[in-house]
Amino acid sequence: MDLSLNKITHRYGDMLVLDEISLNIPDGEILCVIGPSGCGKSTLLRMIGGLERPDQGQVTQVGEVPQGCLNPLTFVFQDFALLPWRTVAGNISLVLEDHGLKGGEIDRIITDVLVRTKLSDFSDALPRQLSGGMKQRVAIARALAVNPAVMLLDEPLSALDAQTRELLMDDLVGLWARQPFTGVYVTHNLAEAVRLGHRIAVLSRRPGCIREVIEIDRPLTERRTGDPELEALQKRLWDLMREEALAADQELLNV
Ligand SMILES: Nc1ncnc2c1ncn2[C@@H]1O[C@H](COP(=O)(O)OP(=O)(O)OP(=O)(O)O)[C@@H](O)[C@H]1O
Repeated sequence: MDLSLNKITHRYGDMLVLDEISLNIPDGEILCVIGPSGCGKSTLLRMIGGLERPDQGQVTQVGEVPQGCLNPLTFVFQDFALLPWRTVAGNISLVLEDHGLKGGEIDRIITDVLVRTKLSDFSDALPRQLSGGMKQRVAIARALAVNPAVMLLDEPLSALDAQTRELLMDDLVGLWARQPFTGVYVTHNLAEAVRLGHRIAVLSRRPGCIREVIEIDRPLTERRTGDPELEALQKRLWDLMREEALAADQELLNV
């Protein structure tokens, strides 16, 4: 399913947050969204996911959802959002129960997503027994369980240490390579953007508008951390953002 954003504009009170954001996200592509603090990245994601309505503009879903899709759009958040009293399988099961699925079908889906996220041995573990990286893999497994058309990821790796982030990036690429999904991935981390984005939308300081959309030709599976080409691109992104990022941080300090 493709997503099309047409002139998304939004205010909170008097504050213009998003200003005429237009983007196309083709089926099977990951779009990374970067921009200075407070420029409206998470707000944009919530609009795409239908959690909020823009004052002006539309988000349009074009095309069919995948077979067996229970939820066209699903979120993965930074803080994992797992129920602490439910096991790994129980957390995943919850979203399936919500859709009225029954025992056998639920078990089949849980087994499949646990294999895909390398969590099969942790089915009965409670969240408190898991590392941060594993918790986020559970949250990703839960998102995959509904077989979404689009995954909306809001800084999914930012609570994790550098090594775990590397591993999770590999996992996300592996998941995408096995079964390409459409994704919108909000991040502050430029290394994640150049590793995971087919395209990268660079937003301006608030009110967020599109400064540039950069396409990366190299297939996701052929990207490695430390690759000179990707590092050069990362530098280009930082040069584009640097002044506005510093100004936005200064503004937050002055609040
Ligand atoms: N529900 C809300 N009501 C009022 N203001 C809001 C609301 N949600 C966000 N904002 C404000 O809108 C602006 C954009 O917020 P948003 O979280 O979308 O930015 P962001 O780019 O994701 O920020 P960050 O990079 O710091 O995570 C901020 O000034 C924020 O304080």
